[in-house]
Amino acid sequence: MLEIEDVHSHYGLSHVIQGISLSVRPGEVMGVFGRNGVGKTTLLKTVAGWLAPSSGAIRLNGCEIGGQEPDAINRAGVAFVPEDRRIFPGLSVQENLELGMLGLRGAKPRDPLGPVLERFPRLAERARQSATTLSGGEQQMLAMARIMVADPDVVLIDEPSEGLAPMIVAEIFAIIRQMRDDGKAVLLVEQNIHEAVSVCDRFVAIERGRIVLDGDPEDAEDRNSLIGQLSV
Ligand SMILES: Nc1ncnc2c1ncn2[C@@H]1O[C@H](COP(=O)(O)OP(=O)(O)OP(=O)(O)O)[C@@H](O)[C@H]1O
Repeated sequence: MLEIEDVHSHYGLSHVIQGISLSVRPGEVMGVFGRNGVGKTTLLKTVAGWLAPSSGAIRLNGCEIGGQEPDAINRAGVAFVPEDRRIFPGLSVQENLELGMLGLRGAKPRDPLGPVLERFPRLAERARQSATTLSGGEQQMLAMARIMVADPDVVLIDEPSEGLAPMIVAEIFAIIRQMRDDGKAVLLVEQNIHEAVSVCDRFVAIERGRIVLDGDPEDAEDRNSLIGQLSV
């Protein structure tokens, strides 16, 4: 369970996250929506430890993780798939997946990549191929598969559908559903709200660093408020 309580974050003097509180339970996808520049990525970076919160609490299963180094947060069980995917050029698909082992907690399993390669046959077929020769959709898949190697409790995903064709977007959202069904707590930032809302169990809309709507995707009124919020 991830709990974010009254978190504030700054870039220098710029007060970007202005008191956000939300929680994500295991087996739940929480969507974070909002127009460009409202602080969605900054919120994920703050949880992942790429940016220290100026105040507030971030707890994972009751333990405070706010302000820790990214590696420590990753090893505690919080994985981040950033918008630019961070695929390492010059490394093969398999070598990129092996980097996911850095997030392992406890003893290394005998075959850490086995379950992931089984779940992502398209990556298994291309294991020896240089990762930068993959299509955009396959690279997004690789970025998501890589964090699954360490079996995290919480997954933070930033704009996974960006720049991808509709068919591959459907596959990417299917992977997110699978993560949810595996019991992960998923915090998903997306611009593509019409697609993303269908994968979310709950959502929030952010405006200037604050939550302005906390909604249920099944509720037509909440969905309409979200669309209204984003078109203002
Ligand atoms: N490294 C940085 N240094 C200073 N300001 C930054 C930095 N990164 C982002 N910002 C600013 O912080 C604000 C929030 O940016 P953020 O990337 O979190 O927005 P976002 O909601 O994710 O938008 P987008 O959908 O465009 O990515 C913006 O005004 C942005 O210009």
